[in-house]
Amino acid sequence: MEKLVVTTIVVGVIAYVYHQSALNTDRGNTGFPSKLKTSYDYIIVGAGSSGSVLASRLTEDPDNDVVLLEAGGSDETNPNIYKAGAAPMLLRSDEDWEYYTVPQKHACRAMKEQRSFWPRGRVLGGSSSLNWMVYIRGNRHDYDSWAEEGCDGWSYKDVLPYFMKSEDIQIDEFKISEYRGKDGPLPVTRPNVTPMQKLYIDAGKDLGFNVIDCNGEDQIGFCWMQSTIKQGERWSSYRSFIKPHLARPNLHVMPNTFTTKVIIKDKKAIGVECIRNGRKVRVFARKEVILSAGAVNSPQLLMLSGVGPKEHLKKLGIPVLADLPVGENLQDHFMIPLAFRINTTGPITGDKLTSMWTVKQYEYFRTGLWSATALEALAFVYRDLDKKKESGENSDIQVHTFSAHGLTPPMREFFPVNYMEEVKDKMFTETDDIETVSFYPVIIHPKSRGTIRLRSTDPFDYPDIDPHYLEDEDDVQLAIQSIRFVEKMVGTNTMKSIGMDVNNRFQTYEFCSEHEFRSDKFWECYVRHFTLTVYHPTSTCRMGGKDDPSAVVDPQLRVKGISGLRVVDASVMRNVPGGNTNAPSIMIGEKAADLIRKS
Ligand SMILES: Cc1cc2nc3c(=O)[nH]c(=O)nc-3n(C[C@H](O)[C@H](O)[C@H](O)COP(=O)(O)OP(=O)(O)OC[C@H]3O[C@@H](n4cnc5c(N)ncnc54)[C@H](O)[C@@H]3O)c2cc1C
Repeated sequence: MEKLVVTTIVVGVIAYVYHQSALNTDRGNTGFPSKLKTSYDYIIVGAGSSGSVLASRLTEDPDNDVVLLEAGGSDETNPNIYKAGAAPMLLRSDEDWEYYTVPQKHACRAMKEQRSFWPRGRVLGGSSSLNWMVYIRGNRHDYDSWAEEGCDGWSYKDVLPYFMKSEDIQIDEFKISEYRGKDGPLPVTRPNVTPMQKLYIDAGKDLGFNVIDCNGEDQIGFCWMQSTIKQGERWSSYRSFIKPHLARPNLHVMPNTFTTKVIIKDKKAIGVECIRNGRKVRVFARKEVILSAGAVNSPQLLMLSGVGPKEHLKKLGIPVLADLPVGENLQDHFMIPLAFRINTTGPITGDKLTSMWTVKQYEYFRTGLWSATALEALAFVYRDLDKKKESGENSDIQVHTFSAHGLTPPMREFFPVNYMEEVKDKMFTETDDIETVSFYPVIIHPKSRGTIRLRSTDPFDYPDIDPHYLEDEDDVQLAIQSIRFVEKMVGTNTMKSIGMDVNNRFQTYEFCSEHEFRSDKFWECYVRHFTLTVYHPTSTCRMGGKDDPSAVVDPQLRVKGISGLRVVDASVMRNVPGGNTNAPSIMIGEKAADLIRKS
């Protein structure tokens, strides 16, 4: 007996030491230069998904001298940034800009003042330090249509090498795929934390769909989740691309530096003004100023600097240097939450998350429920639900599956969605003995278009964000169709075997009880109440050809009419791609670095 105890302890210690050495304890040097120089070759504003990649790639060339200015602080202050399963706890943290849209006329009726809550990362890594780490590139047809609409050099064939360049694919079966990259700094893995994951995939098979790599040859079908998580930790763009290179003498990373304006002289960007340590400073660019401040702040900065729609700028008294449709064409994915009761104990619960075993499992081994989010599988389908696979067409609907029992009272404040208190009172009433999972169908090519507008000339004043959710009737019809697809999933033998039933009524359905349950009218009402952002705003500094009146930047990402100024982030996307937007933002950073180095 004594021998057994000793052996167990020895094995335990060896296992612990082995796992600790395998963990990513080296998170890089956090020493940043204390002083800004007067000038650099390139000034990049925003250390988010795109800006981090761009700064990293540009400084591979020792002749390029780059400063990366970031309004937010270190990504090491808040431990929830690295802890993959803690992603929801970052919303409304100090690292979140915490935006709200203006009241929505046609949507968000379950939300206070009909405003949608828009978190964005304000920290090194930007939104890639706050996001849910889903790695999806979008459909090949998205990029082909960008090229067809005048964005030369942005077809799928053109952008695929840049997706691959970033990637360090860690999923064995994809390592030989011609679509996946092996030598990049960004790890992509397949997380699996609950037994539910396999059931979603089985439901897809029941419906006759293929199980595929959603970042591979074809997107239509069901796939296991792919994430920028390694050994239970988040790999933001900053962590992957910048941290290993902080010692480069030609790279200055400047957190807590808030850019207020681009300095433009004789139609040429020559530098930026920013606030650092409470003081206003000016930094000059010998070659270019590059805005990577994201789809909300890049247009804001351009407009503050005199680049934007003439009438809007005039109204605010800002001298117009270039009359461009900055802040127009705002696109965002929206999704509909659909919860279902099940009769197994598979999903994540509050009790499981806080149990000593789960906590220690993560602490020692970076495994278990905290090692990933509850997003475990995805489906991409057509609006015509009977179509299984057809070449030459883009997907219409993406379904995220979420394996968490999220409707108990303790979860009430866990996902800040700006719901009205009376909505929360109805929602968070489930008891622990009833388990739930959720499906979130996403409309991935919405037709409604919104705007970002300045509220004032004060750079600290948040801009007005108006996504115009559900303004286009087709978005509503497609959302209803996406719910019909979820009903089909729920009706599969696999889902029925765990007790799912489309006819189960949730408390939130009472908000639309004037309509016949599950009728089109009922779902339309539900969609207009529970319109959730997927946090994917894009296209507010839209890319396009020379004569395209909707374009702010050309296909080299240069701001039209102003030299020495580019935009490199999600705001340049011609249209929002059919999938999550972090991987495409990283791809944009990769491609921009090549465009700049070759110019
Ligand atoms: C909560 C959440 C969950 C998400 N989940 C996913 C997901 O699972 N998968 C996925 O693919 N996508 C997801 N996304 C979306 C994805 O993360 C973004 O599309 C992507 O990060 C955008 O990259 P970006 O470079 O355009 O902007 P960002 O990454 O937001 O970077 C902009 C940077 O600029 C800085 N900045 C802004 N203004 C200034 C200024 N004036 N001065 C200095 N710095 C400034 C910001 O602080 C920020 O660091 C999510 C986003 C959020 C917010």
